[in-house]
Amino acid sequence: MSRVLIIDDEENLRKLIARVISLEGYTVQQAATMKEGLQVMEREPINVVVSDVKLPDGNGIELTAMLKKQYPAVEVIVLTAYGTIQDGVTAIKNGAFDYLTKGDHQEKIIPLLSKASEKALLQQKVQHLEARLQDRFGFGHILGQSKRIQESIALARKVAPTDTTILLLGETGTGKEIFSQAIHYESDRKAKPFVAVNCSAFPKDLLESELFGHAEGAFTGATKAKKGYLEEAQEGTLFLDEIGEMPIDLQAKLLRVLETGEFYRVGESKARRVNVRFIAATNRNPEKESEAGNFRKDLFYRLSVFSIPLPPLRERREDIQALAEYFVRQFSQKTKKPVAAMSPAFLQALRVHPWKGNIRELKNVVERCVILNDLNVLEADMLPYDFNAYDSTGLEEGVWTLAAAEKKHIRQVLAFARGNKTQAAKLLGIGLTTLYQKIKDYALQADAPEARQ
Ligand SMILES: Nc1ncnc2c1ncn2[C@@H]1O[C@H](COP(=O)(O)OP(=O)(O)OP(=O)(O)O)[C@@H](O)[C@H]1O
Repeated sequence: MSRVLIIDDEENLRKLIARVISLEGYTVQQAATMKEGLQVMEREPINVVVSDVKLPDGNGIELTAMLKKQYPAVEVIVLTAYGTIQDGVTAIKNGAFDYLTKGDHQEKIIPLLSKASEKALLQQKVQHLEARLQDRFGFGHILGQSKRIQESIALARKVAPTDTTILLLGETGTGKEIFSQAIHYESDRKAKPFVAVNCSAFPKDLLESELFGHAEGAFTGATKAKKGYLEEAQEGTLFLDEIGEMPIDLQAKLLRVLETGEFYRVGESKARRVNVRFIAATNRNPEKESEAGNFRKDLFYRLSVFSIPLPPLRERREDIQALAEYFVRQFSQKTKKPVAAMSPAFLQALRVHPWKGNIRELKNVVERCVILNDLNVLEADMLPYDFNAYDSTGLEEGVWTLAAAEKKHIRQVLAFARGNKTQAAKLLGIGLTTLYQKIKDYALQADAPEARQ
């Protein structure tokens, strides 16, 4: 049941209305002036306001405009004096749900209030859902404190509320799709559709009809006319992922939509119009692709009016730990396991990994470890083979070489033999002179100060 606020300085009338309304089960608040009314609004979750037009410190018509601006989900009913219909009409223009003339309000107020509160509650629900969508898909859930990602987020936030076409540039798994969603959910188009199309997912001919739609009988199998993704995204946002994979003749048609909003469904000769905001993404270098003739230059220039680079994970290693912690929590919840800690060796291995698949790869690796983990700590040996194949002491160059593995092995054997080189050489199956040579070559003396004769 909704909460109602009555604002009227005529105490008897206000109390009477309050009684009638509360008998119907509504929770009622009262105020004698506009100021008092606004104070109640700040304090209480009101759904419907019933206000007199004439108030000691203002009037209900102006109040309506103020309330609708500040609390768009709240509905307002104004009470007008007999013979002042114009006031009611102006109030409706200002956003009031309806007006009631004093005198005949007794029998009309309850049905009107019931309709207004139904609308207000529905609007409140929509607002709540929109806020949840924004929480789920907005910039808030794009993690990263590094300068690089913060710069990308700042650029995206700035351009989000505009209608500008955006080009997101980044390797696979760097977050191009979640950025495009966040841009949509922080724009005025958030209540309209967000449609994502992966251009590499369709063969050439199919991509055109999927994107632009087709007429009935346009090709074999087109038994019914069909809207394309472009029309599905009407008034919303269309995210074109892997734009670099789009066939060149289709790129020309896309450019036309970008510039004029006009397009043709396959098999139709009548142009149609759409109002769509475009976000494109590619993991290729569009400049190079257009030089090579795989990407139309005019489309490239049109798209790159506002491009946002998304950094690869290996260029923002300082974010790895926080991202990993976030994914551990996420997958622990999903698999109903207690949230595991990450051992220092595990974290170190994550920090030095090349992350060719970027955040998607990190997410998958963490998911796998959380599933495999039976203890409360994630250990380095749970990581896939390529993580443990090299020394994870922070070296990046040359970690894949056989020499790196040999160095690591010798160091471990020396440590096992507590620095006794004769014993270590025996364990390694090599001569003492060879071991000395290798210790020298790999500068192990300095690395392993514990090593002694
Ligand atoms: N900064 C981030 N914070 C949290 N999660 C992220 C972040 N960036 C990416 N992710 C997650 O990583 C995964 C990959 O992101 P996304 O699909 O947006 O990447 P992409 O660049 O579009 O990849 P592709 O080019 O392969 O389509 C998703 O599950 C996404 O939720």
